[in-house]
Formats: sequence, C-alpha cells, structure tokens
Amino acid sequence: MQSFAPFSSLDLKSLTRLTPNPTRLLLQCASVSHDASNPTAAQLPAQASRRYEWQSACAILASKVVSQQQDTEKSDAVNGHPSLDLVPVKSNSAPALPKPLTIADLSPAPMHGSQLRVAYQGVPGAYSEAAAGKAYPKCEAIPCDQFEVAFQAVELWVADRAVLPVENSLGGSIHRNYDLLLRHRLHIVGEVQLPVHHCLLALPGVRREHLRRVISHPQALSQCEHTLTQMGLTVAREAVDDTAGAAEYIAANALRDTAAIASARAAELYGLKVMADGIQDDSSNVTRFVMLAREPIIPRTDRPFKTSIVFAHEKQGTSVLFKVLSAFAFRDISLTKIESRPHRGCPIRIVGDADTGATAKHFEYLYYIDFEASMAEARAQNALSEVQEFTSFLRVLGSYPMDMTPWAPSSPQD
Ligand SMILES: O=C(O)C(=O)C[C@]1(C(=O)O)C=C[C@@H](O)C=C1
Repeated sequence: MQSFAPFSSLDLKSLTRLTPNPTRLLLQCASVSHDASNPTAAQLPAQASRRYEWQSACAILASKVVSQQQDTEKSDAVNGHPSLDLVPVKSNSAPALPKPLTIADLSPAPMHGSQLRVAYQGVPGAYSEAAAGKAYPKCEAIPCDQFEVAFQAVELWVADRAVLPVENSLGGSIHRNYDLLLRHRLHIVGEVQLPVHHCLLALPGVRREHLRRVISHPQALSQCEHTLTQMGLTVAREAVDDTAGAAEYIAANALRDTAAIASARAAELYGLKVMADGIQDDSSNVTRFVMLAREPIIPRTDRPFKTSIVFAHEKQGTSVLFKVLSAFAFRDISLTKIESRPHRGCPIRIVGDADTGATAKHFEYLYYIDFEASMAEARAQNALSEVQEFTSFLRVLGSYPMDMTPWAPSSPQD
C-alpha cells in the first residue's frame, strides 16, 4: 500500500480544474439534503406509485443476480470455478480487438490486486489507513484531512473508494460519518472490522514523569481512558484529528512533555518510542469501517450480505418504529444496528410523483438500521416495501458483503 500527504478540500478544488469531465464532476458534487433544486433518486418516496418504481428496481437487481448466478453455474460445470475468461485469447497475429465488458467492469466490487485509489481520513499510520489496506490490500491509500474530504475525493473521481470508521466496540457510533452518509450520495459497498491496538508513544528518552498531556483522536482517548488512569497518567487529555496525526505533531514540534495514543506503525513512521503497548481498555477493541463508492454493488445471495438503511417519519411515536421492526422480525431478519439521530432544522428532500413533485420535509429524528440480508433476497425486498409504507423517507445506503473475519483480540501487528 502506498501513502501520501493528506488531501485537503483546497487540493480537491484545484483538482477539479484539471478534470476532463467537468459536468460529471458538478453532478457528483451536488449535496443531497441541502440542495432544494436537485432531486435525488436514492431517496425513496412514501407514495404508492413510487413504491412500484422501487419494486421494479429491486426486480432488475434480482434478475441481474440470477443471470450472474447462471453464468457462474455454467462455468462451474466446466472447471469447478466461476470463470471470467470468456473472452477469446488474443493471438499475436490478430489485431487487438476491444474486450467485451463483463459484469465485473460494471460493478464497483473490490478490485483486489489493482491500484485502486482509496481515500481515508488521517495521515499515514492512522487506523483508517490500516482499514483501507485490509479492505483493498494493494490499494493506493490517499490521506485526507477531514471525513468530508474523503467523501468528496470519491465524488470528484480523485479516489475510487473511501474507507471510513462508523462504529467502535467501546466508543459506539461515529455520528459524524452517519450524518455525512446522508448528505452525500455515495453507496456502502463493503465493511471491514479492524482490531484496534493502541500504544502510548513519546519521543525517545522521555519518561512517564515528564508527561504533562496525552493527545489523540477523541475515540482513541475514550478507548484508553481507564488504562491511562490506572497507569497514573492523570495529565490533561487533548483531542486532535487522528491518532497518527498526534504522533506526527509530537515529532514535528519536538514535544518532550506530550505523549500520543496511536499505532505501533505511527511510532515507526514518526520516530517515536512505544512507552506502553496495548493500552485500550478492552482487548477486543474493534472498529467497524465501511467502504464507499460512487455506484452500488449488485447484491448477491451466495454469501452473507448486510444492508444499511436510513428512514424517518413525520409523526413521532413508538408505533412507526414498532411497525418497522416487525417488518424485519416477521421475516426472521436479524438487525445488527439501530441508531436514532436528532435531525431538527435540516430539511430532507422527498422526491414525489409527477403530481406532487419534490418537497422538503423536516424530521425530528432519523433512524439508521443495519440488517443481515441481501437486497437480492425477496424477504429483504418485502420487508423494505413494508417499511416504505410506514415511513415518509427511506434510503438504502448499501447492500454489501459482511466482514466474516473471525474475532480475535487485537495484537501489536494489527
Ligand atoms: O485516528 C485514527 O487513526 C483513525 O483512523 C480514526 C479512528 C476513529 O475515528 O474511530 C479509527 C479507529 C480508532 O477507533 C480510533 C480512531
């Protein structure tokens, strides 16, 4: 994996001037929830007529899955493996003919082995960089100074994917990224669970009694809170943008009274010493990252999939939530997440039918749900069409393969 200095929003502005396709960039740039003139197809309306459209979209997706499965079955009959080698082998004498597009060309499924450009928030040595490497092992990792910049990097075609933390086993949800998922139009195309193994880093020669403060990403500070206190380090804690950025800051400013919470790789990269290893309060400290792309992937049924949605309803009360949950419960679909986010003061555009047009609606709360089923499954499609009936706003954030890596306590190598 390669690493570079972080991208900022300024870099992205200058890059847009170089783009060969400015119209496309402008379209990709459009923000969802604030832009009253730009309807979004990803927002699903409540009206029954639109429900029909959504069901047809599901049917198209499902039929693509079936044809893809049939292709796989055909090739399986020949050699026992799904084959992508249906293109005739080029002979030396024959002219180079254009290669027919395959389903892989149309789907932004992970292209392991190629130089995929993956945006992450932070500087080299950040856990997000490690997550990018786990998701796409040979990728070119592109550091960005903010989460928002990572979203924009993909929207502006500077990067192919973004990898962003959404949840930690100790600290809970990373709300900023849920809010950004709604505001941008990217699709979740995968997830990775990364065991997070924190170290206390300082300049060589610095001892514990010299320390006056500990700096790190707020999530990392909270994940090590008790251990630091147990170590007698009751000094000031200060939040910075990312863990590796904290290490870089100490090195760049030769700070002998400050320690950083970051990875062992950050210590190596910035010439710091590991004062304490494995200082997370829980050895099973895991952060879940999602991979984002401009296009959704085609959901499949041949491996476990997860689907993430967000919905809202104008009338508050328990009954809507109860009905939504029952749509999943009656179909035996397990939920792995349910999260409510206050959403006052920021209207969401609801795309109506030809008569009603688009309207901006205010919702007090948004609900995020992850469930264990693929959008290619009839039970998931039926559950969602029911959810759509009960709610005023529904958007599918993505249907993607689950990270099935068996859990293991975090170790220094992670
Ligand atoms: O600061 C980093 O290194 C990050 O990648 C960010 C982040 C986060 O946002 O939660 C990622 C994983 C850890 O949980 C701590 C920090």
